[in-house]
Amino acid sequence: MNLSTALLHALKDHGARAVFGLPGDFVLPFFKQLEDSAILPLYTLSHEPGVGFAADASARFSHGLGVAAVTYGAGALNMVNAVAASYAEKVPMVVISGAPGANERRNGFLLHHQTRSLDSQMAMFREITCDQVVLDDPARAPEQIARVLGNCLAQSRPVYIELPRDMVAAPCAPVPKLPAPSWDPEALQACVTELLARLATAERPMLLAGIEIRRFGIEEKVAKLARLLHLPVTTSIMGRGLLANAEAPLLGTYLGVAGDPQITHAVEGSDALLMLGVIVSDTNFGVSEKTIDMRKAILALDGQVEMGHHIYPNIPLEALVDGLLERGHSIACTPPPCRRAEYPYGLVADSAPLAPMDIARAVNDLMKQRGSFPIVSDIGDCFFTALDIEHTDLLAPGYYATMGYGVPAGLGLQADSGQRPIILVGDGAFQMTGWELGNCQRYGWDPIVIVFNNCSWEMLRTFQPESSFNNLSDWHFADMAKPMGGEGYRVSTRAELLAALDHAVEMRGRFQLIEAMIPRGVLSDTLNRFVAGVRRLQAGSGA
Ligand SMILES: Cc1ncc(Cc2c([C@H](C)O)sc(CCOP(=O)(O)OP(=O)(O)O)c2C)c(N)n1
Ligand SMILES: [Mg+2]
Repeated sequence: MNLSTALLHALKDHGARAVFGLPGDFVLPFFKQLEDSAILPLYTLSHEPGVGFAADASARFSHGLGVAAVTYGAGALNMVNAVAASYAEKVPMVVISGAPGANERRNGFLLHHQTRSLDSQMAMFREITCDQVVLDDPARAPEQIARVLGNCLAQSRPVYIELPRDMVAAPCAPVPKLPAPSWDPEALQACVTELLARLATAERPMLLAGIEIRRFGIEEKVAKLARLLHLPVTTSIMGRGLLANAEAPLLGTYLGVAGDPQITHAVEGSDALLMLGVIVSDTNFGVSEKTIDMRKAILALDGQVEMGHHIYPNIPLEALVDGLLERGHSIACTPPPCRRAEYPYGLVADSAPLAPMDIARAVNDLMKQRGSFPIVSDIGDCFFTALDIEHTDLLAPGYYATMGYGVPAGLGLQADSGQRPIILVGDGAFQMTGWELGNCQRYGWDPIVIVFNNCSWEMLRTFQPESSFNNLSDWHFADMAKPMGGEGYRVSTRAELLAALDHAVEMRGRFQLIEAMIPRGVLSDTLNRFVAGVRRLQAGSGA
């Protein structure tokens, strides 16, 4: 066994199912080991941001490890934004960067791809990863790799592995798998006692589910806990799609002023809001009608539990949920009167021009007829439209909110899981990474892509309507599908959209690109409510 194969076996043992990458001379020897060993499948894409987004999506969807392998300098630094997004949204991604060998570091030349110093890249990745290592000593590599991969999973954050090219074939022992971090059972019991007491004395307890319950693979346990405690459940915006396949008393997604008023009032009026794995961010809470009283809330996030003025450190989320399941039967909370959110159905096949809500209706109708598809959304009005799609798996950078995510993430999902996604993406975001669709033909991927083409950076126009730089030209994306190995449809009416979707679903083996022409200024209902709510809150606060 050598250092590369020891690393690849360890990645597989820790839950990786594929490597996404783009090679360069500093990492070519490692790519050769990857290809020759076939321990993990390798998928290459055309630009490193796409490599990072694909690795991120594979980790999110299968709640395993995502792996991105790139060259030093130009490659790795090209991927910084994608890794930063994974860090912000708690995605366990492993970045493997090739690097100069020991002799090159000593020869006195400035090396190609080098920026300020040969250690600058490590310094930059230290800011967006939870652990880092340079594998320059095969004797220490097994315990270093075990530590870094263990931290990646335990903290559900990206890690950085720098692999000098003269080390890839060095003999190396296998990598051990470290035990999961331990915790103090007494502290856990004290935390569970106080938490259950708060729920038992509350009149309006509520459970808000966040993304950590997907990252740590405990959706079923959380659904069981909600049933056991008779707690109504909502998800945060980032947690949209959680519990989609679990049996839970799910009311819908909490969207503050932009969402269902019943859900908003139930969450904001709760006197014991149990937030499991919820990132307290502006996108999750920035549009709250009423500020949530965090002294009455219970927040379990990042391996600790806060309630009132108490903090219980080192309480892993799964340990907390297990503890509550063990003792939770004593609570019989009576859920507030709340109905499940409704979703739009029944698109009429007429010649009316298209609006984003028509796309939500069409996809909901499709899923009613043919079963659910995983939805991958970029950032733009397509993301707000995704919130009106029936509760299904949804991958989107709802908090970090980077554009360019949709298409490569959809490819990463299909590569990792084999499932065919529906990808929602605006024209602006498609201009960034939509071209990765050209890689589908090599791997047989066949996502259904719906481009919301309003020839505009429309979200920005809602905040600053007077700026003409938000006007984009019409790129005719559908015409480019065939030369790239796919099928393109340009649709402007509801009837055309339905016909294109019906045809696209039948076509397998090639990507299907539906270019939905949407008049400028026509927004989804949710984005309209979001913008109106933000304006109302700003007017109220005098911002
Ligand atoms: C990588 C990147 N660059 C810039 C932005 C800022 C930004 C938005 C957010 C506010 O940060 S929304 C938006 C316009 C999106 O245009 P398009 O994809 O066509 O979607 P739509 O027309 O539905 O808006 C931009 C440029 C971003 N989120 N991510
Ligand atoms: Mg647009």
